[in-house]
Parts: sequence; C-alpha cells; structure tokens
Amino acid sequence: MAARQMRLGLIQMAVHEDKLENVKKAVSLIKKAAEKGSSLIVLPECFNSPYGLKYFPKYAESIHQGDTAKALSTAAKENKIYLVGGSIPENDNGELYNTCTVWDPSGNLLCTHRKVHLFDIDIPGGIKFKESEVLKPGKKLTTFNIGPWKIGLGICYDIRFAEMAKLYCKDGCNLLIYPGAFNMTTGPLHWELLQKSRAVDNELYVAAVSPAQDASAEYVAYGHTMAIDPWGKILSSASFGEEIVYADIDLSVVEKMRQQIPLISQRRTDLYDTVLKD
Ligand SMILES: O=C(O)CCC(=O)C(=O)O
Repeated sequence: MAARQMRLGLIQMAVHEDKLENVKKAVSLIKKAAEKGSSLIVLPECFNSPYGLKYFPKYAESIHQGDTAKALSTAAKENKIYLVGGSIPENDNGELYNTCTVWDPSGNLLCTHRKVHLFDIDIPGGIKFKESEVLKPGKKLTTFNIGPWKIGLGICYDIRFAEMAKLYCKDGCNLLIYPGAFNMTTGPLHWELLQKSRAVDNELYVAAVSPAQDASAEYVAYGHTMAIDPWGKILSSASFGEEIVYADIDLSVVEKMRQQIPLISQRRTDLYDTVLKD
C-alpha cells in the first residue's frame, strides 16, 4: 500500500534512432530514479522511437509480447516500483496507436492508455503534424490506483482537452500524468500553462514528462518535464537536457485545497447541463 506521500521520478531522456539503446537507456534511468527513492516513475512520450510519422510503423510493437514491454515489466519488478511507461508506437493486428503501459512493482501490466486525441495541427510557419495519417485514436479514459492515489492518464495533446481532466477529477483522481513531447512552437507558450491550468481547475497534482531535446531531430521536443502542485506551483522542472526530475507529493495538499476552495461541491451543474449541451 503506497503512502499518502510519494516521490515521483520523471525521466526526461534523450531518444535516438537505435531502439534497443533507447530501451536500455530507459531501464538504466529507471534504476537510478528508484535508487533515489521514487516509488512512481514516468517515462516520456515515444521513448523507444524518434517522434515522427515515418518512424511509427517501423518501431511499433505489441504491448503484450514486444521487447519494450518485456523490458518495462522487468524494470518495474527489479526496482519494485510503479512504472508509467511513457508511450510507444503500438501495433495491434496492423492497427497503430500511441500507447502508454503501466506496470506494478511485481511487473504486471496494470493498464494501458491509447492517446485519445490525435495530434493533428497546422500552424503555418510553425508546425504541421497529422498523427491520424498513421495512428488510430484510443477509445477510453484510463485511471489506476496506488493505495490512496488515483491517477488519470493522458498523452501529450490529450492535455489540451479540459473536459478529459475534469472527468478524471470527477472520477476521484488526485494526480494526472501526461507523457508528452511538445515542440518549439507550442511548447514555450503552452506546455507549462496547460499543466498549471489542469492542476488548478481540478485541484490535483499534474506531471508531464518530455523527451530531452535533440536539436538535430526532425521533431524538436521542448523538454521541460515538470510537476505542478494543486495550487499551480511548479514543484520541480527540467530544462532541455537529459535529466530526472523528482517531486514529492502529498495527498493532504489536495485534500486541504479542496476543503479551502470547495470547487467540486460548488459546481453549478444545473446551469451547465442545461446551457452547455455540446
Ligand atoms: O499540443 C501540442 O502543442 C503538442 C502536442 C504533441 O506534440 C503531441 O500530441 O504529441
């Protein structure tokens, strides 16, 4: 049973083209984060493959039989930690997804989350990306429990959708985790802001975990892995490089804030339900 206080280890790792090396790197950083007392460790979005449409089909594997899944299961078991395995391109009978796997300290697969909102945007002079050309969207929201903690999962673009976080809050979550890889157009403006917004709107902790920046990559990630408390305060954060960010979180901070600013009981659902139909 996990304690009301828990240390998060958020791994901002460099991701390159060699899949085996990426997985090995993840495993060694998981060990390091566990040695520093993390009981819940999180990897970034797309940690075994460079982020890009041309890579997904080549790097995709089964989340049940694949080598990456096996390595994550072993790492969780050997280090006796909960592991949110960032995401990998998943191949399920020829259909591809951007999928997060979650492992318990015995190495069992607790749950999986397939990115629900695919990253399809077009900002002229900024960034254009269309995940839906290659990937299918997930069809469910995903939560899991560690003792008194209830954790809601999203992947990257999912963080932009306030309704999803609100549903997690209504479902009892006190921590939201988003493996993500924002970019140099939207990252500097929105990455921190979105995390703080989700945290303050829902009075819970938020952690978002990016790959380290590789300036020579086709898709240049913003980095800046961070953890935000329910008040919107940054607990700890990284810059662009490879780094593990640690954050000690405490359930009483969530409980006290929800008592002091009782948003959950003050919601005017009578109004929202009649006015906002969509
Ligand atoms: O929403 C954004 O600006 C970035 C999203 C993204 O990079 C992703 O979903 O992979």
